[in-house]
Amino acid sequence: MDSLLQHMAGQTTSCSDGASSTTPAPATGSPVTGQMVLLDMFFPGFSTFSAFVQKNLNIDLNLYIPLVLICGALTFAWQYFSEYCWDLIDRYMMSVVDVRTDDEIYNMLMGWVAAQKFAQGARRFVVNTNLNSRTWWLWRYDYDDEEEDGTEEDGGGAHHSSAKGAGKKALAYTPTFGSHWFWYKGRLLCFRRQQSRDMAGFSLPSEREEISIKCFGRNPWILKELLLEARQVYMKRDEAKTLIYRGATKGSGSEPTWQRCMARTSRPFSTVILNEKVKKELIDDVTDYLNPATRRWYANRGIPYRRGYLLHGPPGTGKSSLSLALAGFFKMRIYIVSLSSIAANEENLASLFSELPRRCVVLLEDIDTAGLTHTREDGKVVAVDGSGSDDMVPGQITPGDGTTTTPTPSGRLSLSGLLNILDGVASQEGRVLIMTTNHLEKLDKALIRPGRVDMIVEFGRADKEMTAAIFRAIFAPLEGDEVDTPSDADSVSVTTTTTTSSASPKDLSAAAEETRKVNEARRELERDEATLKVVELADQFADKIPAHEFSPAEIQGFLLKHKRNAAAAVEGAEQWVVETRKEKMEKELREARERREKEEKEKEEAKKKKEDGDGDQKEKEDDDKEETKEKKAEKKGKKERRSRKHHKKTSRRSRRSRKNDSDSSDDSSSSSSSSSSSDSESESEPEIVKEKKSRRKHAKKEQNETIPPVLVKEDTIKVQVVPVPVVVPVTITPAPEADNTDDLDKAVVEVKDILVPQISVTEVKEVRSTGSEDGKDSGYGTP
Ligand SMILES: Nc1ncnc2c1ncn2[C@@H]1O[C@H](COP(=O)(O)OP(=O)(O)OP(=O)(O)O)[C@@H](O)[C@H]1O
Repeated sequence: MDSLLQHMAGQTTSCSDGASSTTPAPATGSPVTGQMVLLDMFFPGFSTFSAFVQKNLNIDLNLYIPLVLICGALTFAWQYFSEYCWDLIDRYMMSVVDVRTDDEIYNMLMGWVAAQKFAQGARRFVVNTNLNSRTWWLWRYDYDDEEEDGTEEDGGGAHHSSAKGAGKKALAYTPTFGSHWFWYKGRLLCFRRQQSRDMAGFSLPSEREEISIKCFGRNPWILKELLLEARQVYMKRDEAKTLIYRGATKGSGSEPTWQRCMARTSRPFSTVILNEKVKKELIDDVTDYLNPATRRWYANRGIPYRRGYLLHGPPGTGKSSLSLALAGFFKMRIYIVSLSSIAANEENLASLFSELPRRCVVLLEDIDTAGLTHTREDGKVVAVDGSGSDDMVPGQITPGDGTTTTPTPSGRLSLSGLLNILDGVASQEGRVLIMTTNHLEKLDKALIRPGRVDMIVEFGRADKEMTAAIFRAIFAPLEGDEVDTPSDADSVSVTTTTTTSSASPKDLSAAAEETRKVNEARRELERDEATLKVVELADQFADKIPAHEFSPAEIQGFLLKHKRNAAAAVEGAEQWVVETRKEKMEKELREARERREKEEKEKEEAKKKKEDGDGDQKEKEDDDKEETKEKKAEKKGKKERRSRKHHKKTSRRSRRSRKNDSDSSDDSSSSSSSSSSSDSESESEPEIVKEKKSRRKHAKKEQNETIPPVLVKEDTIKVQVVPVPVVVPVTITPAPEADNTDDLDKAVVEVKDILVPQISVTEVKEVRSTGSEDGKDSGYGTP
């Protein structure tokens, strides 16, 4: 090494002597050491700096080089040693909890952390308007929070609200990547946030993070306590809300999971308008079912602890609303799956059901969806291709034979599959199952048998009472409503006069209290008056709306347009009825037309396919055969005719020779013979025609058998008006350029007074009366 340095020093010296020196010689003329060259290599300019220091401060830095090196080595060793020691402590003397970012606990913990002082005081931090996990199935946008943030106390909650006022999103601050120490219940804990390198290529940067909390000691109880507290705080936020989860798949081909989609303020049960007796029965039934004693009762008797309800009725009659209100009433989460969604196949549904918590409401929407509507009767096994069953309905893909448990080939849900999921081992006991349908009649009896469905609740279109109740629910003044009444102005003047006239603070407060009471009483009186008025208007409104024709949702929709003016709603009711009927009619016609067009298209496509297929070739062969047959028959006919003619001629000749016959009789005989010849023709040809006809008939019959024309009650029938030739009176006048008035080759033809029948009926709808429940007609007739 020394020789190398010496050599390098020598080289440099020689270079410095020469003209092309790369390293300038120190200005002081001190000897350039080997160390100096080496140092210059690692720290360019060191020699210049050292020469400068020596010249101005008279310190030879070369003397300190070993010391600097020793310090550097020590620092490096300490770093290594401390890291090693810290690693040992971390591994053997600390407890750690890792929090997964794709689990709801992430949302809970981050909410808690954001509310802590160490997070709010952090010098380097992350700011969010939504603390929830970036993983999409955990992501939720808190609309409710947006409203509440404006009223939240500043800095107190999880969200540090920097701007007050409704609609402003609060900002939440959380510590940035790194370790952050904080005290919790007298213990020192470390919150660690770091970027994950595992999923670098697959996920968004915002999704790539790892969270952990550490504490000293081998007992992690303090961490568990912290997590429980975080969960409690998180749940408390949702206490007055109904948590809605929806079944969803995380991505293509991955496992389905329950995604929290909303936390709605619980809907009071009273706001769902339904027969009070039915409502009470339902609440009593669920209350009894959720009683712990009932659970034991079921367990002791070996009966599966489950309860099912079926809500059926037309769309917009309150089935979903009742389910949500029920969940809110019993403070249960609601898990919703729509069976009409594409993802609702057997495998996914089974997986979702196995993930259900013990106490919850499961809402299966649209239970009448395709694939579940066939009747599963004993001995009736339906082929998978759908052939040979009268029970198949259009759109049904998965017939199921009542024994299958494997996913159907099409990936859709089969009835047997659903039954297995509802009753199977994976099905959680203790849940309240609610199924909704628009078509009770389409459901299989097996699906709604007792044990699976213990109570059936029917929802109907609004009758008079219901209409009035909806009206009252919308317009009746409620506690907390902002009502602009003249009493507000009055109350201010009362207070003002009282305050100016009173002398002592005691009197002042007493007067203020009195005023408040007076105002309160007045407001209550006004509210009562307003309520009475609303009741009156509700009756008037209900009189104008035909019973059992409109769903509560439709009526509610109309009333919401006039939500600040009840009288206007009553006034516009009749007009609305007419318009809605018209709209409905048009919609129905449009839908029927679309359906028909679709069916025709499908038929045409099927026909084309048939023609293109193998059958086409066969048909061709048949046709060829037929043609040759026809030709043969024709030839045969001609031969026969010829022989007959020949026979006729000879007989005529013989008759003439006998002079027995006149020309007329000859004619008649000829005519008779011609008729007989035509007869023979009609005898020979009909054979083929007959065969053709019968074949065509057969084909038609076959076609009809494969697609039976099934008419359902609400179907539309197409009536075709066949154009008929009409004899029309015309005036024919010669054209002006014509030379001859009789020359009608160039003529003007004028059609006069022709009445063309204008028939434009394309649909005939089955006539149904819209009678009221008591059998009387509502008076509005058929739309
Ligand atoms: N019986 C009812 N009482 C109170 N509100 C009702 C009632 N029926 C319908 N509504 C109102 O109409 C709207 C739609 O109701 P909802 O979704 O519950 O109907 P649905 O029967 O579940 O419809 P669908 O069969 O299409 O799912 C809601 O906003 C709800 O407030």
